[in-house]
Parts: sequence; structure tokens; C-alpha cells
Amino acid sequence: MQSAPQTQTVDQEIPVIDIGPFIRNEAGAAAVVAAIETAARDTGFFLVTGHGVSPEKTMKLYNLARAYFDLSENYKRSHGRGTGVLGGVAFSPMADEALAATKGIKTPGDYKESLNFGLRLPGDVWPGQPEGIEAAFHDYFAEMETLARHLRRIFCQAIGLDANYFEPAFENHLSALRVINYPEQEEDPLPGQLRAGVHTDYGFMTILRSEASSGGLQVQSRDGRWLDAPSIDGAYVINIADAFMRWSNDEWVSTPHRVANPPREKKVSSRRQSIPFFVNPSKDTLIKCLEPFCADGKQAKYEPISYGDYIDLKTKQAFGR
Ligand SMILES: O=C(O)CCC(=O)C(=O)O
Ligand SMILES: [Fe+2]
Repeated sequence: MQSAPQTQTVDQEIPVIDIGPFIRNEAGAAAVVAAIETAARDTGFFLVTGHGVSPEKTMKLYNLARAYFDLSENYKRSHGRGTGVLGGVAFSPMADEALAATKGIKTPGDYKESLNFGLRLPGDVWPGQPEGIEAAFHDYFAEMETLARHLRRIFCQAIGLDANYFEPAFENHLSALRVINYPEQEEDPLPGQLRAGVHTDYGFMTILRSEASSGGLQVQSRDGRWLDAPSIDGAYVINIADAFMRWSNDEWVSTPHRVANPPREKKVSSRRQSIPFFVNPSKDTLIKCLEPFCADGKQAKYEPISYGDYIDLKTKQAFGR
């Protein structure tokens, strides 16, 4: 007997879905696909377990990144200037980025710092310390590529596309791996300053390794309420991002989210580290209404556009440049 998939619902709006049966091609795979389709249409957010990602590689990256964040500000900033090395690393210091600006909302910079890497994205030469950090990023990146491939196959089945429909778009993908440090807030945040301001993610989808801590990820429901994303050991938070929403003719949703400040009484021991993997297609991928979403008399809402042009457009809208 094969066990039925565990589709428990912690918060009805952000379900937890065990994708193991789909990966192993067992009975229950169809129920996984159905649960993900419902979540993708409803809130665009869900958690997955049974994903097969190595906990050792995850912890290795987590611990080495933590050690990096504990090094001096001068040392870290020496990896932030961008020498344009493809596959290099880029440090983004505290309050450097204000995500809400992408939604036209003016706020102080986000209360976080981050370390960023993409196989085909420019950065600086890798630091010598802590030892092994470059390999840890590469190893975890490969784990994320595998999970992203499983999820794309689930999406294809949910939409009614051939299992490998999306694969050519991801042969030279522009995905980015980021480790974010949200420190304890020894100084009060400025008015309007959050750990991460409200935003949607730009690309195809995001695979987030979250951490339970006060001051965590919140997702906006369709009717404007802020839902706390459940934080479950070993589970990943998945969300549909903007380019995928457009590709689906807005039927699958990219949902605004943010990272709240810890409550004042808990500001000590509220340090949090998250690891998002932003899954992005290649630059020349054509984002054109997927056939099943514009069948049966449904009209495509958007002109076809390459992913590269789409990102340029979004950046211009957000920053006026
Ligand atoms: O840290 C988190 O939980 C989410 C971060 C996030 O949404 C982002 O960086 O796009
Ligand atoms: Fe995000």
C-alpha cells in the first residue's frame, strides 16, 4: 500500500503539501498536482515537504553565511562593489535595498543585509573567509535547481502542458541565490522601516528556506489581510512570481509579501536568516500567454515579451530609470 499524500492545512490559505509522491511517481502524485494548482490560483503561496533537498547542504550554507555576516563591515563591503565576475558573489549591506520602492512606496532601506550569487549573474571574486563558502553556495544552488525542475514538472501537469514544456527556458536560467541576515533590532527601526518592505518577486517562482523567529514572513490575502506564513522545520515556502503570473494570463497569482519587524519586547534573540532562491528563466525566453490559459475564447491580456525586456520594464517602472 502506498500512503496518501499529506496535504495538511496549517493555515487554510497557505497549505503544506508533501510532494514526495510526485517525485517518486507514486499513487498520490495527481493529488499533489491538484493541491498545488489550487494554491497557485488562490494565494500563490504554499509550503512543500518531501522535497528531497539535502539538510546537510542547507545547514552548511546557513552556518557559513552566518559566519560571513559576523565578519567586519569593512571586509564584507569589499565584496559589494561588483567587479563583474560572472558567478561571483555580491554583498548588499544593511538598508541598501528598499523593496517597497518596487511598488511605488517610499520607505527607509530594509533592516537586512544579504549575500547574493547566481551562476550567470555578475559579482565580485569570492572571499577567502569563511573557508568553503563558495562551494557551499554552489552545492546548495544545485539542490535548488533540482527542486525547481520537480516543481516545474508539477506545474506543467497542473496546467496541461507537456512535462518538459518549461525546460528550454531554464537551460541558461538567470536564477539567483540569496542568504539574508535580519539582525536583532538593537536600534528601533525608523518609521516605515521593515525587515523587508512589501513587494512581489519579479521572476518565475521563489523557493524559500525560512526560519521560525519573531518577525517573519507575512503574505497578503486577496482581501488585504496579512497572514503569517507557517514556519515548519525543513519545509520550503514556494511562491509564484510576476513573470509566471503574466505567462499564466494572471490566473496563477504573484502575491505581495513582506517581512515584519520583531515585536519590541522580543527584539533580543530575534535574529533571523532566510535563504531565497529566485528561479528566473533565460533572458530570451518569450513570456507569451500559455496556450491552456488562452483557450476556449479567453483573450491574452498581455503582448508577448522576452524575459529580458520584461525585467527592464519592471525596473524602469519601479525606479524611473
Ligand atoms: O526573508 C523572507 O522570509 C522573505 C524575503 C523575500 O521575500 C525576498 O527577499 O524577496
Ligand atoms: Fe520576496
